[in-house]
Amino acid sequence: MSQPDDEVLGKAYDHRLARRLLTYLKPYRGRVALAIPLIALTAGFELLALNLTMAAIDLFLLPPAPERLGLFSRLLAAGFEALGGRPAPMDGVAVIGSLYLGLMVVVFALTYWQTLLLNGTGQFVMYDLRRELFAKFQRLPLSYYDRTPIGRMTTRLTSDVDALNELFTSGFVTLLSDVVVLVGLLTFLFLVNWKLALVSLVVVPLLAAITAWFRRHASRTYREVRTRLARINAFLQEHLSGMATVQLFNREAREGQAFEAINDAHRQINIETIFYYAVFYPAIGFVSNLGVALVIWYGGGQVLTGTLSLGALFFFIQAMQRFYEPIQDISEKYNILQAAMAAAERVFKVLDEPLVITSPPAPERPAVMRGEIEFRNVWFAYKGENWVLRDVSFRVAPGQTVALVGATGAGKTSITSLLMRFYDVQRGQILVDGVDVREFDLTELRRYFGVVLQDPTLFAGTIADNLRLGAKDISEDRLIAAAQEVQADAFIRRLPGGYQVEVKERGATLSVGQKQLLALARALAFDPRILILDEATASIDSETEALIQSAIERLLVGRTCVVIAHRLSTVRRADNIIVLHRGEIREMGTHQELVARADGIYRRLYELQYRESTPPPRAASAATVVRSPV
Ligand SMILES: Nc1ncnc2c1ncn2[C@@H]1O[C@H](COP(=O)(O)OP(=O)(O)OP(=O)(O)O)[C@@H](O)[C@H]1O
Repeated sequence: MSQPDDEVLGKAYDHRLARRLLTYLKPYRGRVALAIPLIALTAGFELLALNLTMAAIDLFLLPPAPERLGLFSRLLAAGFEALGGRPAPMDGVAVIGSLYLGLMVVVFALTYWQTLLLNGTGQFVMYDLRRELFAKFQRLPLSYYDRTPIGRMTTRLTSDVDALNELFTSGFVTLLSDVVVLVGLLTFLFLVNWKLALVSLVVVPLLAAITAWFRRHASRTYREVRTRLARINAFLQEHLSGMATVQLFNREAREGQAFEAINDAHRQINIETIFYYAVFYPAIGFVSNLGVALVIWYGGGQVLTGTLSLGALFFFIQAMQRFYEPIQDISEKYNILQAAMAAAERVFKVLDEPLVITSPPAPERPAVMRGEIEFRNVWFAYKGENWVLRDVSFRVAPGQTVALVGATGAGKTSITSLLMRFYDVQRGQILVDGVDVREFDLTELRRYFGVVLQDPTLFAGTIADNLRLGAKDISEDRLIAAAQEVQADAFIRRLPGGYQVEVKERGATLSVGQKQLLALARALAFDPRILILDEATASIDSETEALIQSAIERLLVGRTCVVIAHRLSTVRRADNIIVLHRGEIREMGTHQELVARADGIYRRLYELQYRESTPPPRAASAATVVRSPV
């Protein structure tokens, strides 16, 4: 969910951020170095075209006294003389018309080239940024995921990167060419007639005032639009993914009203934005035309008294119109700049996020992979001193099965997460084959584990892809053998397309039991030393239940196994049962040992529930057992 604070816009220009952004252009500096002169050249040629129209009037249509000819017209006239004399007016306008056309063809080619170069660069930079961001996301610890909504991460990768692209392409190009045009025009205007140039600039303070007014309001509403849009996105994300709950609890009308409110807020702010735009553009147009009117009045007078050529007046009028374009542009680009800076700030924040779970510089490696686990006085909290595990110690010998039993929130899942080093312990040590998990190379450590969760994650792709998860060394035969071993093969073959059928929408078309079977087959195909199993608590039909049961049994052979147990059969078979209560180990031993304790927690649990649910235990009732407070 995107948070409103996500959308806070700061400065339109931040030197520190801009410098860091520039480093992304470094690999493409050749392209940018080529594009910049192209942009300047294009703007220069456009100015030249204005001069050509002036020369056409002054040299051929209505020539003024020779001393009133502008610099460019004089240069052009000298050019004609050198080539054998000034042509007749009819030919002259044809020549200038052709020159004009030629110039425009060049402008076309230059614009095409510069667009390819810069927009292409923008795409390269976007690609690099996304790659870097995704790589970072893949390395960030799970604690980051606990506190960051998925929607916000997606925004970093999509719209934030887009905002930066816009800065690199349209923002940068327009800004550069606008600056060249403004400076060029001003120079020409003053060269042609400084008095008229001053008159035409009279309206500039007015323009500046209008622009400042617009910028102030537009950037406020722009920010507000983004915030409210973020609210819509967050609302939609939450409600579309939770539609089943909305429908089940008949909340459609209420949610409809809630959506109406945020949708309306979004509409209102957009209408306010439209108001500012509706005032700004005509106002700028009006004031620039006021400038043109001044030029016509003052310049026209100068033409009549013979102090200004008609060509020069025409040049001024055209220049006026071109002059205000950059001013309009710059106020518009201000938003792009501001949004890009804010996006850069957020993207860099992710990239600078410390990686708290990393491999040590010189990792240790156990001599042999046996699959021994040891927790030594482990204390762990997700946050501060909110202990989720307190002084937990136990040992699992290679090949043994340990069952974790305890009420919901007792800390069972936390134990398995720590084992795979998704989090680091605050005190104590976790050892795998005698080596502290923090001393392992992370890849090596995680290679030890196979995990079967209650609701296994399936990715887009075929069933085979999902079993293999990209591991090329798992052959087709091994894959099928694994599926056969856990008896998933039969149901896979019944699917239209078998192993090649596409898993859609994260496996929504498969039942929970089928997904479990797939997860078991996947675990077996990877042949891990240590298996972590979170038994399903959802109701599964008894046939699938039996299949899963026997699959698990096969999977346990020759492996160390940590089971978050919900079934009596699993608990009974375990070599060791750990009874957790509020993060502490209260009892430990085999089923026989624990039921023998007269007032033990496990015994109470067993007498209350487990016994009733045998044999065979229904997953749902077993779940209720373990999840009720002990
Ligand atoms: N990612 C997390 N961030 C903060 N607190 C967490 C997180 N995961 C679990 N907790 C808290 O840690 C405690 C132990 O949770 P854990 O998931 O280990 O329990 P559990 O025994 O596996 O429960 P269940 O049987 O319901 O899965 C709970 O109080 C829970 O609220």
